[in-house]
Amino acid sequence: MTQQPIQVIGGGLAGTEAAWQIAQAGVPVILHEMRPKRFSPAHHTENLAELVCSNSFGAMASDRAAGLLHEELRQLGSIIIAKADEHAVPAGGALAVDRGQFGEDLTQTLANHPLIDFRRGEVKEIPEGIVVLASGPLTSPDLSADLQRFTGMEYLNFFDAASPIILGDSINKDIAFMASRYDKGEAAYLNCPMNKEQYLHFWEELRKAEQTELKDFEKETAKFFEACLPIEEMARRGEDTMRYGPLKPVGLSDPRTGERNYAVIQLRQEDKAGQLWNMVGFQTNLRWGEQKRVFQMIPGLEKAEFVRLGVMHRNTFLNAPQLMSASLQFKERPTLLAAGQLIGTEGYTAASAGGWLAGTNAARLALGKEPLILPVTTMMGALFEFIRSAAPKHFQPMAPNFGIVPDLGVRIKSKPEKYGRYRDRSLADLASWKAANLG
Ligand SMILES: Cc1cc2nc3c(=O)[nH]c(=O)nc-3n(C[C@H](O)[C@H](O)[C@H](O)COP(=O)(O)OP(=O)(O)OC[C@H]3O[C@@H](n4cnc5c(N)ncnc54)[C@H](O)[C@@H]3O)c2cc1C
Repeated sequence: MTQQPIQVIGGGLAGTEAAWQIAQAGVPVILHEMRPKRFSPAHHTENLAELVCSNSFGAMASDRAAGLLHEELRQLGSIIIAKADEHAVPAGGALAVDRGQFGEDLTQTLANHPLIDFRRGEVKEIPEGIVVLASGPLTSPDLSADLQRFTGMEYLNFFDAASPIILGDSINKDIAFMASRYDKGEAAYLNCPMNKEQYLHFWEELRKAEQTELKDFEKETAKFFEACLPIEEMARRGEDTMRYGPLKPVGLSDPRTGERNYAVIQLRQEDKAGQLWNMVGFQTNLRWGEQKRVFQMIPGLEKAEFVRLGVMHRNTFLNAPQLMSASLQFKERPTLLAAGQLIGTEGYTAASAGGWLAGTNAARLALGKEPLILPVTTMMGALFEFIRSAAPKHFQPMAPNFGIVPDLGVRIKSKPEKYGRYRDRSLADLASWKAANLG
């Protein structure tokens, strides 16, 4: 029997994972990616699975929410996590990657798979057949309009921002020192220290700095994603807000004095060669000239050369709990599945997890098998169960908050010693679920 290929729309984190899972199940798949013919406002390369902002997938340890999800994805054969492991760069306890190598490797690997037909081009309408929608929070306008027609629903939205990247050679290493907070893992971060006077001056200038104007329709709905606030918005919330956020000095002592500084800005390595450094937590919507002016006030960054400046975007997503089931199929059309941030699962790891489930289920439909739902005790299961049942209550203002850290994750994260048993149970449940469902 010749099998109609499944179509995956969007080669981001979710679509790349979905296409891989479909092909690995022995089913042909067409992967559509509009780049480089058309770029979203946040993407810059032609690569599959481009990381638009930070190069980190979050904490690595499996007693942390993100780390447990990584481990589950590893056990399920996720291509995204396998390649993240392969291209990891030092990040003091976090799973961070060399984004260039990571994206290039995934692009090559998928393009070389005999069952993946990789097509560069925009899809403007939802196709017939078995389809996985994975076009992300910045879905192209035509496809967005078609989705709106199909669902009969307005999109939900929030703002998300990306932080600048700096050339390593332009950072003054007589001032910036290498260390990881609480000496966790290797000394992986460059730390720019500030005394009180420098901090207050920086705080004043940041609040005064000019921002890029939001469009009128955006002003009305300007909600930020609380886990990724622009640095200037944080500065506006109070004198010390940044010192309890990205500029916190705890767990770091300045080798020149042996003392803790008043505030510290951290830079995380971006590439294996250590030539590029990302300003951790410095997502921003300041005008580009203003970013250079204000960020060069940071000790050690006086001569910083910026290879990428920060940007802010309006992210949109569908109201998944109303439209879909926990197998990630649309209730109105079970051959249509969706994953990633298009349905509100914010964050690289969560988007990949959705891609795994949607891809696996799309392949099962093609093979005449029942779609799967994950056990709720696993992090992945908690994530989708949360969307399906608990979400309506939490969904409206800030859907993505639950995507990254569902309830189970919050508990594990806050008290690993007490809730470590959830991790053990999660992994044990996943193993028996795998044996029962995936053979
Ligand atoms: C500005 C910004 C900053 C962010 N910062 C972070 C961060 O620091 N850490 C984090 O974990 N998450 C961050 N996120 C969220 C993260 O980007 C997403 O969770 C993740 O990338 C979502 O994966 P995805 O596959 O759903 O979408 P994407 O990665 O966006 O992939 C969607 C793909 O679909 C393609 N596409 C869109 N429309 C079409 C079409 N019609 N036809 C064909 N192809 C199409 C796009 O080109 C893109 O490649 C950020 C998002 C934004 C916008």
